[in-house]
Amino acid sequence: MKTALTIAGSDSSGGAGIQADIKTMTVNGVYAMSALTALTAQNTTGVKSIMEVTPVFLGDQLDCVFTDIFPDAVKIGMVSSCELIEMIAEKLIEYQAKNIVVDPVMVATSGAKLISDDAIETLKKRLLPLAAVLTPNIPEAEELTGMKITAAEDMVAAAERISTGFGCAVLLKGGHQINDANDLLYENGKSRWFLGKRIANTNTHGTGCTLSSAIAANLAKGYDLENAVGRAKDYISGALGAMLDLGHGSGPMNHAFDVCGDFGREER
Ligand SMILES: Nc1ncnc2c1ncn2[C@@H]1O[C@H](COP(=O)(O)OP(=O)(O)OP(=O)(O)O)[C@@H](O)[C@H]1O
Ligand SMILES: Cc1ncc(COP(=O)(O)O)c(N)n1
Repeated sequence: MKTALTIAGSDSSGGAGIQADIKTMTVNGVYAMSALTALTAQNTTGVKSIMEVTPVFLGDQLDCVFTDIFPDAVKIGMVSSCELIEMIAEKLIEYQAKNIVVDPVMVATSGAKLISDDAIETLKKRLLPLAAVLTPNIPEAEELTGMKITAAEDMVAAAERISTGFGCAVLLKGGHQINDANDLLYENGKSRWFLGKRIANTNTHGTGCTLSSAIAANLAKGYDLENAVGRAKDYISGALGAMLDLGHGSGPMNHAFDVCGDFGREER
């Protein structure tokens, strides 16, 4: 069985972070492992508090995983401090990790800041250059480029700038657009759109975590990046379209929407 590792924070309400990642990887047919960067006390309405793990403890988790069950892909989500980012970069290089998907999580859907300002700089310097693909949303791409993104042409220009600047492919997510949910993949100087109809569902807690984990699962299974993204886009659209409605705020998606479908079955 193929394996994937998520390096991310825990979401007590189960909609985002490690919990979303493990559900996604499992449903997409890979064995999921986790290294926690932080515990968050949060629900669908907001983040109450955050407790970071120590860099040494994060390093221990990564040693335990990499020396025993080597992951076929690695997804990185919420990492809030410079020290934790440094530790992750060090270990990914030491173990020559492959198929690294970086979701540069900065602000939760509920508005809570999930990374410190100085950590954004460390993320750019140490982690982004290790990524096979980076999956920013529009505000994150604006932060990474200093550009304002208001139209499809801006998305292409921003993705090109990020890809050239950090030497990785970029999937610029369009969930924050007004009319549609079109994502742009920029890889080796070429762009390709993955078109999505906007689903009238305000329960979007964890969409970014889910999409990046599905991409990691597909890369672990051996799909090339375009196919990994295409399958992940179908998966997120299905999970969102299942219209689960839990909690008092922006609720989670239904990861089990496809239990009778084919996202993971053929590889199990
Ligand atoms: N209402 C929607 N209808 C259809 N697809 C959507 C919708 N909202 C988001 N998506 C899709 O979900 C994926 C995640 O995109 P989004 O831009 O929301 O990321 P994000 O902001 O990082 O997510 P998060 O909510 O976890 O912060 C993308 O494929 C995007 O197109
Ligand atoms: C632990 C953790 N990781 C990531 C997110 C971002 O997800 P979202 O933007 O959907 O709230 C989150 N809220 N919590």
